[in-house]
Amino acid sequence: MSLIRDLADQIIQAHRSNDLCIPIPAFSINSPPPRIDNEAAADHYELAGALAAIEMGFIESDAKVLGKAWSRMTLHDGGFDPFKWPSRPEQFDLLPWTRNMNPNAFKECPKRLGLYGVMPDADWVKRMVDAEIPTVQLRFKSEDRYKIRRQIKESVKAVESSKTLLFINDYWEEAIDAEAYGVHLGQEDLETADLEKIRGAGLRLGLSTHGYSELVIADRFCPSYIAMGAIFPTNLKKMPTAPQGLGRLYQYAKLMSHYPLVAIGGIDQDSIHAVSKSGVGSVAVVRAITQAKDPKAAVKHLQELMQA
Ligand SMILES: Cc1ncc(COP(=O)(O)OP(=O)(O)O)c(N)n1
Ligand SMILES: Cc1ncsc1CCOP(=O)(O)O
Ligand SMILES: [Mg+2]
Repeated sequence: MSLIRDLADQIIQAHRSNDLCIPIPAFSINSPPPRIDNEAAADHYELAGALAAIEMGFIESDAKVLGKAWSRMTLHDGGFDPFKWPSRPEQFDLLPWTRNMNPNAFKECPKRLGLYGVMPDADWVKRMVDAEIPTVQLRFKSEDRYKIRRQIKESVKAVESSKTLLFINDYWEEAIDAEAYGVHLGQEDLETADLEKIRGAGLRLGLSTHGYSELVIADRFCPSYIAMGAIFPTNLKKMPTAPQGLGRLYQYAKLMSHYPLVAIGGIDQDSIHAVSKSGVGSVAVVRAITQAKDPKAAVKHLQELMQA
């Protein structure tokens, strides 16, 4: 057996039971199986880390990032230990300076945003303010700019003179005009949104991530918070990666602990306590509130479970 195969097997064996493994996705002709580039790798540990990651069900871009992190961890710690798992920012090339030393950092938001309701319209935002939820997002999807502006305006008005912080999903220009607290963007929005303008206007920025490689990308923008998901299956959105599960969430939360963090996706009253224990300061939910018999009571109950 090759050395790389042997090292990878040791890693997989050591982490089999800690919920980091998920089934390898089925590959089609349009998305061929991941490849490991022998030529570019620094050493055996990088190749073994990447191979193990692929076989543990990480997508190709995450496996590459993990391979490099395995190599750095092994060299730095003076030897290979399959029972360790990379979890230090420098192993992942995260920015070496803190938010207040970074001129490009987005405006700060509380480290613990608490229960975060992601709501489909301004009426739901109003209900959340009435329930005294700490953080709310308007996730109103429409092509109609007039309706979008009206929904945003109503939501901004709803949180006025309350303690609830309001993020607007997608429509960053309208959010700036309405002087919202912040905007939430997906990774694909980073190509088109004018981040300078959002930062210059003093709005906070939340960014979505779906695994290690997107965490590294998000860090480059020094957003106000980083959202990680989907943790569990959700039918509200087609996700680019499989549900990450608690094992991965715990590792992401450890690695990114210097950021305000939000966990999202399929979280309900049965799982919210375990999710909070990961160290994230915020848990975002949709259906756990919108499909509850009594949404106001659900907000209270979910917050109690987070703190329990
Ligand atoms: C708190 C939070 N996390 C993630 C998302 C997903 O945002 P995005 O990737 O932009 O996808 P859409 O919500 O626009 O479908 C979110 N909205 N909120
Ligand atoms: C918008 C979004 N982004 C990632 S998962 C998700 C939906 C979460 O909804 P639910 O909490 O009902 O699973
Ligand atoms: Mg979006």
